[in-house]
Amino acid sequence: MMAFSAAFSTSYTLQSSLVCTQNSNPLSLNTSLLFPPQVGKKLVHQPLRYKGLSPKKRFGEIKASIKWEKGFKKVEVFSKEHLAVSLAYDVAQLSNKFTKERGAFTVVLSGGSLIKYLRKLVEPPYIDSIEWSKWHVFWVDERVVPKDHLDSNYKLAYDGFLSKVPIPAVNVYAVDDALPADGAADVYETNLRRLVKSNVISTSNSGLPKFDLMLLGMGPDGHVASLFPEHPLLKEDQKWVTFIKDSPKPPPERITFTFPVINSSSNTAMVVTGEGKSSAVYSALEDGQKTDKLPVELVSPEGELKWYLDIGAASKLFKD
Ligand SMILES: O=C(O)[C@H](O)[C@@H](O)[C@H](O)[C@H](O)COP(=O)(O)O
Repeated sequence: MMAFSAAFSTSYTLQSSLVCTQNSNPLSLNTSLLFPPQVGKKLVHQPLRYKGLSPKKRFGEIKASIKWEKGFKKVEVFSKEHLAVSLAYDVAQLSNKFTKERGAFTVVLSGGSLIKYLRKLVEPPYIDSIEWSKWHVFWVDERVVPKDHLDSNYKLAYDGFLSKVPIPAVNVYAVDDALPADGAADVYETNLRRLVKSNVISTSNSGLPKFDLMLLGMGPDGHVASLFPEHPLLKEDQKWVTFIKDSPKPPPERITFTFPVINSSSNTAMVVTGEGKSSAVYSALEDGQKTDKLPVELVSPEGELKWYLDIGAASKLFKD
């Protein structure tokens, strides 16, 4: 079934080719030799599951805009290296826009593999050009463990990203690890309310926190944040931040943003890699139904949503 049509470009996009030429990473250079930049050239207009575009052909980058009932869903498919390059470029653009417009840039991090895809941000040109002092960093979910525990999303982000960029420590809003799950969730929500009031975080029309950028990962079961398939928390619409004590993915105790907050964001990046997630990606993009069997289908932000996929995660979107 072809549920929607898409405009493809098998060439580099303008943004990636610009970043690649600035980048001294040897892998980027090799790949750009294999796939020379043909900036902005649209080669074909075909449905997403287009026979000629098998992931086995190892395109450097395949870009697709998928037509969706309510407009366009942006999906880009990359090699893992180019995913990091493109994500860094987009994050830097947004940082620039929001720091200029509102003097602050509010960014929400997830746990999992997302952090390693931020790795290009800690290198030139971004390390020196981003206004790090304007960043405010939050977590969409956190495990109820000490901050120095291997399971801590704070530790993951600190070791892989935050320790390498000059974001002021007061702008890094870690979950309180001295409190039990319910208390930590309440305190985090109270802090969000304070920051909304003081306008550090923008407000949506319905009075919810409107983060400038929400960086989400997705599990193979389609979970996002700590919102798992068929869990009652998927329907939570009063609290901004809540807790779970029976997470099917260990550790069992976590705190998490709720969908109303996730969906109020100005910009959302779904960063999803690995073939193990291809079925969930396929269902989320193909049928457009919203069920609590696949929480990612409930990600439906007021602002922009863009999917960053690697070839494995996108593999079911292609016809062999
Ligand atoms: O705390 C968590 O467990 C994460 O925030 C979680 O929601 C994560 O983003 C996904 O499980 C994807 O993780 P991977 O990218 O590592 O598969």
